[in-house]
This record gives sequence, C-alpha cells and structure tokens, in this order.
Amino acid sequence: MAETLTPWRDAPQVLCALADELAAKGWLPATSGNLSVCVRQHPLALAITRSGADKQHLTPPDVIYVDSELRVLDAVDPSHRPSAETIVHTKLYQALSCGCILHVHTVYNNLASEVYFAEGAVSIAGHELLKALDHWEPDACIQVPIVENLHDIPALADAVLAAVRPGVPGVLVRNHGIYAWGDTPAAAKRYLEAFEFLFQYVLTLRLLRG
Ligand SMILES: CSCCC(=O)C(=O)COP(=O)(O)O
Ligand SMILES: [Zn+2]
Repeated sequence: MAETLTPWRDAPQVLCALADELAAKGWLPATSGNLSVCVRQHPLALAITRSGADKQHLTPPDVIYVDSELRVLDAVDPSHRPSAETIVHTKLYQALSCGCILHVHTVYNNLASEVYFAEGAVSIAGHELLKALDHWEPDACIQVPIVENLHDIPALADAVLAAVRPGVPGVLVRNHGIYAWGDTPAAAKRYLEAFEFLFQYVLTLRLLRG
C-alpha cells in the first residue's frame, strides 16, 4: 500500500468527521468501535479514539496519539486511555503500511461473522459493488476472512494479522465487528461501506433463497 499520512494536527478533526459519518449510519453504538489514522510512519505514530468514548459524539480531546509500543505521545486529558484495541491497529499499520483503520460493530457484520464462521470467510462474487473494493475483474470473487473473538487483545491482533488476505482490506471478528483499512481515510470509509452493503446483500439473499 502507498499510504497517505494524515498531518498530525489534522488528525482529531479527520477522526471526528469520520465518527460523525459512521455514527449517522448507526455503526458506532454503545461506545463501540475505534478509529485511527497514521500520522507518522518511521517511527510509527497514530492518532486513535480513546477507550470508552461515545463515538457518536466524538470531540477532538477524545483523540490520543500513541506509538508502536502503545505509549501515549499526546493526550489532552492525561486520564484518557487509548482504545483497548489499539494493538490491533498498530500491528496492522506495521504490516500493511495503510493510512487509516476503521473498526465498527454493526448488526450485519456481526451476523455475517457468525453465519459464515464455519467457512472461515464470507465469499462474495458477481456483484457490482466489488468494484468499490478495487475488484474490477468481470469474474471478481473475494473472501472476507473471519477470526474468533479472542478476549486476549494481543492474541486477537495476531489472529487478525494472520487472517489478512491480499486484495481484501478487511477482517471480520466473530460476533464482534470488522476492521477495515485503506491508504486514506476516504478509501477506508469506502471499503467499509462496500463491506457493509455486501454483508447485508449476501445475508438477505440467503434468507430469500431459503
Ligand atoms: C462497548 S464495545 C466493547 C469494546 C469494543 O469492542 C470496542 O470496539 C470499543 O473499545 P474502545 O476501547 O476502543 O472504546
Ligand atoms: Zn470492538
């Protein structure tokens, strides 16, 4: 990936705008979800939402800067802690060199993660919206991997990383949510929207077909 770094000072505004858009879709309920952007690559620094913040009403002080070892580099309120899932973000940035990672809990991504868990992935083929995931080939078919919802977060991070498939910018976590990423915040949001549309589509089609 050729990521675009978000300027350090712009990160709070960028993350608040993303949170507003995702919250408007109902994708950040009950303080769930975490959002981050890469603000420096070497050494890694990211801006990420604070743990427990209501992401439906995110404000700039809810954004915290951390390094690859999860050390806080800057926080408006020293009592605020970065997302409990920060290590998933740092490991993905280190492996993929992406620019933005979005983690949301939605009804459809949770249903897809459970219904298709035994298959290890959600297969999606023959759909126009695969183009939004940068699959323009006429016979496009992707598998969105699913991992178990490990409560040991460093182990979850390793599982997510091990599940990453080339050309598929997301991993589902069973009965939990999805991590989706892109080179830029706009790309990550587009991929996330495409995944969510396609999960709703495959689940509804499965129901209609019985
Ligand atoms: C209340 S949702 C449970 C934690 C979670 O899965 C999540 O995405 C939010 O955690 P954070 O520490 O980033 O607020
Ligand atoms: Zn979560």
